[in-house]
Parts: sequence; C-alpha cells; structure tokens
Amino acid sequence: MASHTLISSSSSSLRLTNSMPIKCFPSSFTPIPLLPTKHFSFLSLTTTTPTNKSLQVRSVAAPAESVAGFDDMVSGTQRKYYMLGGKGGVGKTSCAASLAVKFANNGHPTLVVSTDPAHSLSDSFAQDLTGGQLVPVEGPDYPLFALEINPDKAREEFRDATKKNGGSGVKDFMDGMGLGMIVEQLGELKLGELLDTPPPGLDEAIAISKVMQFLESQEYNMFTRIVFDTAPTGHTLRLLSLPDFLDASIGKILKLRQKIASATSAIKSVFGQEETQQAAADKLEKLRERMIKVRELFRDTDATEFVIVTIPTVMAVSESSRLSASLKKENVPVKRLIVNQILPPSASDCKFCAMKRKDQMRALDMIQNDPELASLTMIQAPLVDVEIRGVPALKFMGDIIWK
Ligand SMILES: Nc1ncnc2c1ncn2[C@@H]1O[C@H](COP(=O)(O)OP(=O)(O)OP(=O)(O)O)[C@@H](O)[C@H]1O
Repeated sequence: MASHTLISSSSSSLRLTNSMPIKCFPSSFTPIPLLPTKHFSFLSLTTTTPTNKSLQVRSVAAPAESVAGFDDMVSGTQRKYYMLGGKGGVGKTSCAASLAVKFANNGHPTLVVSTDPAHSLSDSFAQDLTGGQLVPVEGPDYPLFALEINPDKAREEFRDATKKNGGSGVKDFMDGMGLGMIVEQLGELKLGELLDTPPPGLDEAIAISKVMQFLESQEYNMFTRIVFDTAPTGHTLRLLSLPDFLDASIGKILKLRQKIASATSAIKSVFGQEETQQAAADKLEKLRERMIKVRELFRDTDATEFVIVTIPTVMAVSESSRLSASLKKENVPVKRLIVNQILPPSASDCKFCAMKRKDQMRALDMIQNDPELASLTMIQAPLVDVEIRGVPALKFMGDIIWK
C-alpha cells in the first residue's frame, strides 16, 4: 500500500513525487492542466500538512494492493494467450501493452497483437508498429514484438477468396450461363450481404485467424506469451458466434461449388478457369480451418484467458456484466476484471471530484453485487495524471496493475 497511500491533510493541495502541487477542481469546472510526459507518477502520494501529521485514508476506491495473480500468469513456459477486451476507450490497449511489457520483463518472449480495427498500439508504445509485420519493441529485458493486423487488407483477401469461389462472381458467372436458378434455389446463402456489408466482428475474426496462421510458422515459435488487444465489446460478442456463421457460409459455398462443378466443367475448361477455382477453394477451406482454430483458441481453458477491462461507471459496468455473461455462455475462460481509471484517494475533494468519487464507489459497489462480475478477481487500476505512452510509462502502469 505504501506507494499508493494517500495521507490526509487539511491542505487542499496534493503533491506528486516530483513535488508539483496540483489543486482539486474548483466548483466551477476548469480543466486540470496536463503535466509533461516525464512525470508519469500518479496522484497517490502524499499531501503535506502544516503540522506534518499524517493519517491514512481508507477508501473503497483506493487503488488497492490488488493481487492480480501475476505469479500465476507468468509461471510456466508453455504458450499462453491473454485477450483484453471491453467497452471502447476504457483502457484496453494501455492494459494490454502494459501486460506485454511486464511479461517481457519477466522472462517471456512476448508478442502483443492488435486486432482492433482502430489500432492504438503504435500510440501506446509511441512507436510505429503499422504494416502488418512483426515489429520489435525497444526497451524490455526480453524480446517484445508487436503486430498490428490491417483489417481492411485481411478482409479483402477473404472477399477475393469468396468472390472467386461462390460469391457474386459465381452468381454472375452462373447467370451468364443461364444457370442462375441454382444459385437462387440456395437463396439462404446471403453471400452478397456478407461480402458487401461484412458483419461486425468479421475483421477481427479474420485478423485473429491471420495471427493463427503466423503462429504456425517457425519464426513465431519463440513466443511464450501472446497478448491480444481486441476490439470493443460488440465486436467481441459477434466474433464469438462468427466462426460458426462463417463455417456454415463457407461450407455452403463449397457445397454450391461442387453442385455446379459438373454442370459447368466443360465450359470452364474451355475458358481455362478450373485451376483458379480450385486454388480459391483451397484458400477458402484454409480460412475455414483457421476460423475453427480461432473458436477453439477462445475456449481453451488451459492456454487462454479473456480479461475484461472496465471503468467505474454504471454504464461500463453494465456492459461488462453482459460481456462476462456472454463469454461464460460461450465457454470462454474469464477470471479477471480490471477496473481502470479509479480516482486516487484524496482527503480534500473539490465538488467535482467528490461527485465523481461517489459515482465510482456506486459502480464499484455494483460490481461487488453483480452476479456475473462478483466472482471475478477485481484489479483496481488508478487514474494516472498523464497519458500512458512509451515503454517506461507502460512499465510503470504494469507494475501497479499486474501484481
Ligand atoms: N489508468 C489510466 N489513467 C489515465 N489515463 C488512462 C488510463 N488508462 C487509459 N488511459 C488513457 O485513456 C485513453 C484511452 O486508452 P486506451 O487507448 O488504452 O483505451 P482503449 O479501450 O484501448 O480504447 P479504444 O476502444 O478506442 O481502442 C488513452 O489516452 C490512455 O492513455
């Protein structure tokens, strides 16, 4: 508790490690000026009192000696996957990046992957990680690599494969042959919809399957911890049911292909399309296999854990509760819940902070009484006073969260 304990005081001025005084918000709101990045301490330290007397403040919202069970997370050299997910903007990327840094500093060659279509890993590490390739992250003791999967590119590949092999490409082709009726008869195929307005979650499913593909290669053998920074909740929920949906869709495409193969083989051989079609079919089949692997990965209780990240607001907690219920329903292992951005304790809140703290306490209370969330290990992470960017800042944050 030592470094995160606030000592009460009659003074309203808090002091950071570097002795920079900052004031609570006055009742008429004025934004707190941002501190320079080098001061990545957080408002948790000491206040001065005229008498120099100090008194410990106990508060529900105090960033506690949270025991995340990091010893358990770090033990063993068999490969483990950690997927961090939650509502947009709650701090998924910061928590995922700080976990990756912590693993790498504790002996694990680690890979951190972003499958969120709106990547922010590059921003978090303050390094350019774009390009869909492994990029080494400088700073940690053991190798840490990052990978941002380009969802548009991944989707295009999928689109091309399905188009060539049973999407609108085949329909047009069949229409041209006067055989469109067969396609019509398989009306429930709904391929057009799938290709033109891909269901949310498709990007991520393809991105994860792409990672699975990479992980099969020699180059990736070294990684013993893989941390995923996933897309916001809605995508994750759809992603869980997506492999089944795609499995069925792809299955239908391949079936359709077989059905029409005999009718068109003579014509196709004239136009020389047989080989292209076969190559596309193989590609599609591979994609289907990888989707099944994604589904299995999410449900592998020995190797995988989904960590929910939330913030202490009623809305975020409600959403986290729904996410937890859905994950459990789908047999995805969930053990930990990070409650991020908790106000550090203060002995002399301004009106704004006092209100905010009350709200946060209500939300924390809600978690403790929520049938879905109460059983999870709760990790409280403080709201820090600067933006968390770069490896030193992520290490600092990781050392607070992952204990
Ligand atoms: N504990 C914290 N204290 C202060 N700032 C934080 C904290 N956690 C996250 N932030 C800041 O909040 C912003 C959003 O964080 P982050 O990008 O990690 O969230 P996210 O959930 O991944 O967002 P998105 O859903 O948009 O991908 C960033 O500017 C980050 O530095």
